Amino acid sequence: MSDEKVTTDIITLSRHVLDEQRKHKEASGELTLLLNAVQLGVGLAGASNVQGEEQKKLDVISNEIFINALRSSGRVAVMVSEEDEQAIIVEDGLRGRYCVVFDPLDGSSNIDAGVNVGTIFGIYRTRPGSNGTVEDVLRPGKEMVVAGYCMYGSSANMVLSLGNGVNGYTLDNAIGEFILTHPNIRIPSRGKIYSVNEGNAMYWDEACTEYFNSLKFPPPGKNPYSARYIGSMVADVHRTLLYGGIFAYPADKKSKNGKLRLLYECFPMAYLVEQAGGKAVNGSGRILDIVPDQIHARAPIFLGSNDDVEDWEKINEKFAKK
Ligand SMILES: O=P(O)(O)OC[C@H]1O[C@](O)(COP(=O)(O)O)[C@@H](O)[C@@H]1O
Ligand SMILES: [Mg+2]
Ligand SMILES: [Mg+2]
Repeated sequence: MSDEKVTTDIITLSRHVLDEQRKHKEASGELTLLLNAVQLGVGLAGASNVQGEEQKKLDVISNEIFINALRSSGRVAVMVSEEDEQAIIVEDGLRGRYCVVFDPLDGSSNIDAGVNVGTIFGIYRTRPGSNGTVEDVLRPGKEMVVAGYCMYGSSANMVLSLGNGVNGYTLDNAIGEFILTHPNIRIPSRGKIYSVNEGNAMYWDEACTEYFNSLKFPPPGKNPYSARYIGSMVADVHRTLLYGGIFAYPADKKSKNGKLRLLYECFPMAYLVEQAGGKAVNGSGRILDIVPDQIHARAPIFLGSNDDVEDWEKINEKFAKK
């Protein structure tokens, strides 16, 4: 008879969010219900992704699944999706007081190769007195109340912050629930990995070129960083959160504002990285302080371990002064 203790006290995502809600006497429980809808949405999107029918349409399928899950929760007023040109204002009768911005399928260029893809989301409360308009999401990312992503691969991993640290959950297919597997994720203050599409190096400015060269050709006595680039932001950021280092999609001569979208890619990831003790900037300041001028606005982004991002900022400031 082995004396190994069997833990029966698994913490599901629903229970963990409820525990979090109990800490806030003023909480109405609406956010908990909304997060259940998000969980349903990513669970279904993940399932359709695994089936892999008609690969290319997966963005559309995930988008429809997520919109339906959010709308039917009765907790959402406004949705912004990468896949929809306009913001979606939920009709009366189903309208709630939260706004969800999301990228239903991130890493779409990797779908056919079966490489990890994911869903990225952020949640705002409507402004006081607002019945839900697009202005409720054209706000700094720091005003979000929830940020998260779900990564679909060999397992489905959800990483979530309610503004009080970052936790990771893994989908247990047997019970169809996300289980708390990575409590209180803290990003190392410095890493050994850089993640950027070097295929764009010829378009980079001097600061970018000098910074990434400083990682590849360090002074004597220092080891070069390793390069890792999956090409799915959700997967590259997930690794950066766990192992440390820096992920970047800089602006360059070809893409003046970089490639990644502020509302539903940069903001949620910056929120998570900061909550995990890291840093996220665009070259002139904190990503989460930016006020988007339109829902599909793009922004350059450098995020990850605090010391690594600060190293880049120092070099960038040096060239900015020239
Ligand atoms: O191929 P590139 O230019 O390096 O771009 C890769 C980036 O583009 C994206 O695929 C854009 O996201 P979508 O797949 O949601 O459009 C990111 O996930 C990724 O970081
Ligand atoms: Mg994306
Ligand atoms: Mg996408």
